[in-house]
Amino acid sequence: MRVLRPSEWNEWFEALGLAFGGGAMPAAKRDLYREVTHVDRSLAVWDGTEPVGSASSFPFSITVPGGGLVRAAGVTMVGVASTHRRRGILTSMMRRQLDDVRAWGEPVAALYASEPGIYGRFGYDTASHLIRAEIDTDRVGLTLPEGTDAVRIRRVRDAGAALAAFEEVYAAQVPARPGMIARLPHWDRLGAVDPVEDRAGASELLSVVAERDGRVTGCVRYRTRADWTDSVPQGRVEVRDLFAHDPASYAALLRHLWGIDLTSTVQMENRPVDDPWQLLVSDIRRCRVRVVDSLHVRLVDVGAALAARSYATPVDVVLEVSDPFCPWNTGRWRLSGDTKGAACAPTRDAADLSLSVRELAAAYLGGTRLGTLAAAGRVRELREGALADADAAFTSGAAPWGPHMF
Ligand SMILES: CC(=O)SCCNC(=O)CCNC(=O)[C@H](O)C(C)(C)COP(=O)(O)OP(=O)(O)OC[C@H]1O[C@@H](n2cnc3c(N)ncnc32)[C@H](O)[C@@H]1OP(=O)(O)O
Repeated sequence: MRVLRPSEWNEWFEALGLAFGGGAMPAAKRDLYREVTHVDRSLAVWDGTEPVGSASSFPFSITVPGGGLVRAAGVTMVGVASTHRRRGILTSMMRRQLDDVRAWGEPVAALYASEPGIYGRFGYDTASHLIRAEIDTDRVGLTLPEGTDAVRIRRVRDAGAALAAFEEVYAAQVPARPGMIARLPHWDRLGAVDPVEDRAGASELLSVVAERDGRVTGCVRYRTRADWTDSVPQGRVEVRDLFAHDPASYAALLRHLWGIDLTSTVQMENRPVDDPWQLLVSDIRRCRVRVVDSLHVRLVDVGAALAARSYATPVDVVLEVSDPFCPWNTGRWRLSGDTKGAACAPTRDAADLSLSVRELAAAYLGGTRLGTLAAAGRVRELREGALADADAAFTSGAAPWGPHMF
């Protein structure tokens, strides 16, 4: 195992594609992946001249509760050749990667898992969830808030103008929810890349903005997919991204999606669990909402990670943390914080709560409550009242969400 060399990227990426069981990636997308790859943060495992293992990470910054950013390694491109599995190659890459991330001073690692069962053994846990929905728009109505009619809806045809409008809205949303990722160069284009091979018969990706008083106040990117089974028009609107600055702009975009002729379904693939449309619909059951794990987080440096976020209520607790895979985190940590910020340092004081680094990861962005983890037997209260205090402090106003896939 060693750090990848730029000249090896092609065969490394091809082996990764095979590990994922996929066919060739469209050239436009592949070129962008090459541009965003940090070769110096990429690991390659070789058997002779054959690449058999890969792992990489992006130097992201992720929003934490309170609206600040924490430096986080966005772990990605993990694969082991089918001929070389279950021999410890992934384990050796995770060992090296977490040691590197620690040396780079990034307190957190985060990833989207192909399968949620893989990464717990390395100290990751689910830190945010997403919802998917298949909304029967023939039957499900919307109640629109005041001001919706004042919002203008406009399709932006020019790709450059659409991207600029979208990115302006996106950037303003980054502090709004834990789990959001500040854009790195090229990632804007990766979100909008739209090769014909990926459409599977659907339309191109359409960009529509909401505007009020000449200012862009929201945007949505979606495709439409026609369906004329039995001559009945029952097409589908496939929503990729939807952001808005205010309720009226948000509702105006929803009304647009609901009202597209010859369609009867709006499909949402990745929305926050507290997405407000759920409170505007006439029949939530016909929206077929499903909850799925989303961002998995690992606290690489417990002290720095916990100090990087703020806390909803004042908290002063000693955490007894176990971390077999990254033993430098094992021990007692005093966490003191409130809405303005926090400090977290090793201590010899008696512990108030006992938990592993995985429970801290699950609670880190406010997506899972410490009280729920305690009810599952995963957090132990050692001082009466400490659990209630920490449970309240770790919550987040808005649910964490990861619309920026990587
Ligand atoms: C962030 C991302 O990129 S997610 C993408 C992950 N990649 C993929 O899903 C591509 C397809 N799969 C693969 O390439 C490989 O099977 C990998 C990367 C998941 C695992 O690689 P391996 O080298 O076989 O893993 P390794 O031998 O180190 O296994 C370590 C442990 O994880 C377990 N494990 C491995 N894969 C899985 C899995 N998919 N689900 C559950 N457990 C798993 C092993 O059984 C082993 O357990 P043990 O320690 O109790 O014996």
